[in-house]
Amino acid sequence: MSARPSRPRVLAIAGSDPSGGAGIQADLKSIAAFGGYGMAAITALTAQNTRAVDGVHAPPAEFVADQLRAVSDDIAVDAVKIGMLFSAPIVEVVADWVRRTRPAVVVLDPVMISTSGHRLLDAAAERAVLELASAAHLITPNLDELAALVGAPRAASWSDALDQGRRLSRQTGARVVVKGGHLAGPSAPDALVDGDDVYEVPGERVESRNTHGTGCSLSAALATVRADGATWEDGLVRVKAWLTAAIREGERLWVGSGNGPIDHLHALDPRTSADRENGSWARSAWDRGAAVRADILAVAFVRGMADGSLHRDHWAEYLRQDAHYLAGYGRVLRRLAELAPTTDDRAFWAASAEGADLEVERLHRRIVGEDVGMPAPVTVGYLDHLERTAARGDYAETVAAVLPCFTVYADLGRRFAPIERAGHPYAEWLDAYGDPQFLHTSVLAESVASRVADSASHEQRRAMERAHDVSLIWERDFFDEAWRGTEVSSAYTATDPGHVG
Ligand SMILES: Nc1ncnc2c1ncn2[C@@H]1O[C@H](COP(=O)(O)OP(=O)(O)O)[C@@H](O)[C@H]1O
Ligand SMILES: Cc1ncc(COP(=O)(O)OP(=O)(O)O)c(N)n1
Repeated sequence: MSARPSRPRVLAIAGSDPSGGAGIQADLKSIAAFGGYGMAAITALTAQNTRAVDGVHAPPAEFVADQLRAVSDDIAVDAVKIGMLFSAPIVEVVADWVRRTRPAVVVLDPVMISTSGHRLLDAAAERAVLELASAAHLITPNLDELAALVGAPRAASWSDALDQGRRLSRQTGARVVVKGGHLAGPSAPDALVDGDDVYEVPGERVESRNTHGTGCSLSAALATVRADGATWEDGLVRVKAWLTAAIREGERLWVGSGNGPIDHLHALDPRTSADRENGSWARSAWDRGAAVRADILAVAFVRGMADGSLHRDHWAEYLRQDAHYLAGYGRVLRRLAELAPTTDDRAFWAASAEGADLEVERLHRRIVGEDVGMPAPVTVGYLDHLERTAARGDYAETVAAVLPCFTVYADLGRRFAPIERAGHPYAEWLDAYGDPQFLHTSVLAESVASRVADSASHEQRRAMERAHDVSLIWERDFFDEAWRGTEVSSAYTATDPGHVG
């Protein structure tokens, strides 16, 4: 038997939603989606569906205490997610249990009012929830809950919401996820706030009514990934990507006529799992990333590069950011050369590092010059993920982290191959992506990753998956940043992008 359990044991303390979209039911599905073993102590029964909450029936607070005791007397709990608590006496027994058992991970979703307007927490219990918040490691209020907890009106802008998040974090000593789900506009960012520090994770708003239970699902998934070893930052990046895809896939469930649920298990398509059994590690990592890869192909920057409509300012900003990125990426590849256990692998990573340097010299510097400005937050975030992974010194995990940069670019190169080059403003770049030597190198990198995974422990394989999937998400955001993060100087004139200053 191994020295550690194969899955984090995660206890959800929350209310029941019989329609399966929110509450305990959403928590258990989210915990399972991230590979956890889910448990549930039920604080209240609701009668609700996708349209409304019709009623709430709560057990005596002592019976909630009995459920908690039954679990913790017998089972080691690696993480706790707390959701709907309904009344002050229930908040108190939960707070008392948390203080006595001190779970390593406590995530509090301070559920107060359902989207449909029904109270899920007595107004009198809000004060008790604020006290419980000080015993949590992470709090995940929506904008209304955040305002109630800091005693202010609902934030009118994202920056106001971040200020309230800082206040709540300082007040409780816990980290706070400020959620942009209730903001207006095309984006739905989230941010992890720790005292005065803010780590923002950008996100696009999915136009969908399938948002019932998003808050429950986010908090349960975060508790699970954290118990599984992710940092809060990486965990939020992973969970947010999953949640966005789950909202998008929710419509295909055809559940209810109101605000439908998300598809928690969208990544568990049985056909792809069967394929995974037979495939290599790199192949299954590629399959697992299907939703993020679809996002990459839809990013305006990538579409504009393919059809030539990309404004040169976006492209120049991309090159500047890529110059920063490749410098850091080269350092991580050199670190891999040091970590590699065989001469062949050492030579492979050293040559790849040289390739990254050459790419900067050959194409980037010639066009954008020496002054590449400041790295954008996405560039910093992506490199931070790679460098922190490399710093842990695990060869397998670091190989997995660098892989998406190879595979995503090679995939774009193959997709760009049929595009007519004559008169295309980005012809040289389409060729660079599709360089046969680079495509070959990408296949070699995949085979190194699969070989390393074959002899990795179960734990290492999980770490490889995490490292790979987080990098893939950063790949998408990197393209997106070049599009969103640039002010264009004039109307589109992509006739001669070879002379961008
Ligand atoms: N339409 C949407 N598109 C993308 N993400 C969303 C959308 N609505 C909510 N989210 C995300 O779902 C999570 C829950 O957010 P929110 O709706 O603000 O909380 P709650 O469900 O607690 O009211 C956050 O990560 C938020 O960014
Ligand atoms: C039993 C139960 N718990 C919590 C909620 C609220 O879910 P949440 O994800 O915060 O948001 P909405 O589903 O209200 O959008 C609930 N409805 N039921």
